[in-house]
Amino acid sequence: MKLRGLYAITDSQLLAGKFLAYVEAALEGGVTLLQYRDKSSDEARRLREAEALRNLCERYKTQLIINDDAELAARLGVGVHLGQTDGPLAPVRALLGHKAIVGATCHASLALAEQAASEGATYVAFGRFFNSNTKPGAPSANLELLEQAHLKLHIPMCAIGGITLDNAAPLVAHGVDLLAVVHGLFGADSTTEVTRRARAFNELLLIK
Ligand SMILES: Cc1ncc(COP(=O)(O)OP(=O)(O)O)c(N)n1
Ligand SMILES: Cc1nc(C(=O)O)sc1CCOP(=O)(O)O
Ligand SMILES: [Mg+2]
Repeated sequence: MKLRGLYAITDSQLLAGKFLAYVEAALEGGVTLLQYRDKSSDEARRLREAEALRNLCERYKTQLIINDDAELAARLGVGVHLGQTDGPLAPVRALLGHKAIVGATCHASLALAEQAASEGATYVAFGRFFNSNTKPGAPSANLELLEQAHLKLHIPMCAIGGITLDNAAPLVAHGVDLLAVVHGLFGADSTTEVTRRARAFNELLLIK
């Protein structure tokens, strides 16, 4: 089955004190992929939180993806997301096996996306499409790129960077399968609002 839907990404600062409650609220509204993104070097906390997320994801039949850390992903038996400076993709594909989800950041480059696909990426991520609170300095991408990529690629396309319910529709209209969101989902002021937003993103993607 083709990967399509809301791709929720955690943020340790934004979710401080409400981490599992907000993640569960998102899962309740429907999440296709959940990425654990923690840029700290606190290995023990990372393992603890990732295990807690894996348990939650099992309950909601959501796929867990670990950002950056293929060894942690292998230890937990889940997927991984790699950026351009996170090491080569092919050995990670070999480590995790052919069924694992391995995503690749491709910024605004179709060439990087074609290379990632040839090395075994499950999906490619383009961005950032809008101003991002989480990663303001990320290189920017545009809708024209999506049009070209949609014609050339045979794996799901993910869009990231400043995505909200108000600006996501053109991305979907240009062939995006996965909407990757931090603030536009978890920047809500209640769990009820997180669930509502998750449901609304799924409606945009025509997913029930
Ligand atoms: C779905 C998705 N797309 C892009 C990124 C960014 O990855 P990267 O460039 O490695 O930057 P960091 O997230 O590691 O700071 C992502 N994490 N997820
Ligand atoms: C982690 C990340 N990577 C990006 C890229 O363009 O590669 S943008 C980004 C942050 C996404 O968070 P928000 O939805 O809050 O903008
Ligand atoms: Mg990375």
